Amino acid sequence: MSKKFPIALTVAGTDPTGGAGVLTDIKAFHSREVYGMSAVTSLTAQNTLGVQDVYNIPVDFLNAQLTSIFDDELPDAMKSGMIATADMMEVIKGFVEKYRIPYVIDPVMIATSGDNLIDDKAIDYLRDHLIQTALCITPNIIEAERLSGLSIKTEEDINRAAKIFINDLGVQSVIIKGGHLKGDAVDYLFTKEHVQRLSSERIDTNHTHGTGCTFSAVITAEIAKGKSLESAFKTGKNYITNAIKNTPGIGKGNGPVNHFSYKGE
Ligand SMILES: Nc1ncnc2c1ncn2[C@@H]1O[C@H](COP(=O)(O)OP(=O)(O)O)[C@@H](O)[C@H]1O
Ligand SMILES: Cc1ncc(COP(=O)(O)OP(=O)(O)O)c(N)n1
Repeated sequence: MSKKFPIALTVAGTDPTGGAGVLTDIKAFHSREVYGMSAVTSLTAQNTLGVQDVYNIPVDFLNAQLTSIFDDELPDAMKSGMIATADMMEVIKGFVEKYRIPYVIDPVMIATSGDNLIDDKAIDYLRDHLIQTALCITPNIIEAERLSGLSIKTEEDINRAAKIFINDLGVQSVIIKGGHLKGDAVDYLFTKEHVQRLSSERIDTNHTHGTGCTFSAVITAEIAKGKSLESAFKTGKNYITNAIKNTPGIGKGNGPVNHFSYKGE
């Protein structure tokens, strides 16, 4: 039987309260009418107040999960989020290269609460070996600073960081997210050929847990449908703006976003 929906895969950690990681990715895929699959890298004990504990899945078992998926059905696109170690990244890189699957990397490093989610060796591997395999990477300001080695405060700094990503690190395209800067929430897509700038009003809320995961999951879902990166970026931006605006108001801290109400493009 031929499949009736596009398929997107997320390779990421879990958040038992459903705000970040695999669970929010699957909600976003579903909301975009894309069939979701997942391979789990780490189990975290976290909530809207912070990360209480992390258990990394043994690398052989990550390999086993990905083998189960790829032996059975080829996803149309995949994304990754939290990948705690360089060993896990090496396994993921092997699958991306073998199956030549469109791949979006959300280079997750630190949770909103300030807790580290991946180790220093993993950050080096990400910068030197993994980001080159992706169609697009989606760093926030802190991640872009860490990977590019620049301090980023202004639009000019963002342009300089993008040049490092594309010219020096060999990345195909990068979306630098401005959620952590002041003023409007402005995100920038850079490819070798052009820059696309999308801006929205900053929403005054602390309910932004899992925004980066959700944004990159929507982009991955749109890529799985065969949409262009530029179009996927627009949908991701519209979706996350609506999702933050209509927060479900869950938890005592930095709450998650809303997956119910966005039906646009
Ligand atoms: N307060 C906010 N108001 C509007 N958009 C926001 C806000 N915070 C984040 N965003 C948007 O959410 C997405 C994720 O951005 P960001 O918070 O920078 O990433 P991360 O969750 O990885 O730290 C981006 O599109 C960003 O512009
Ligand atoms: C398991 C897991 N993955 C990723 C994150 C970080 O999520 P992100 O959307 O990048 O940002 P915040 O939730 O920190 O705003 C996480 N906390 N847990």
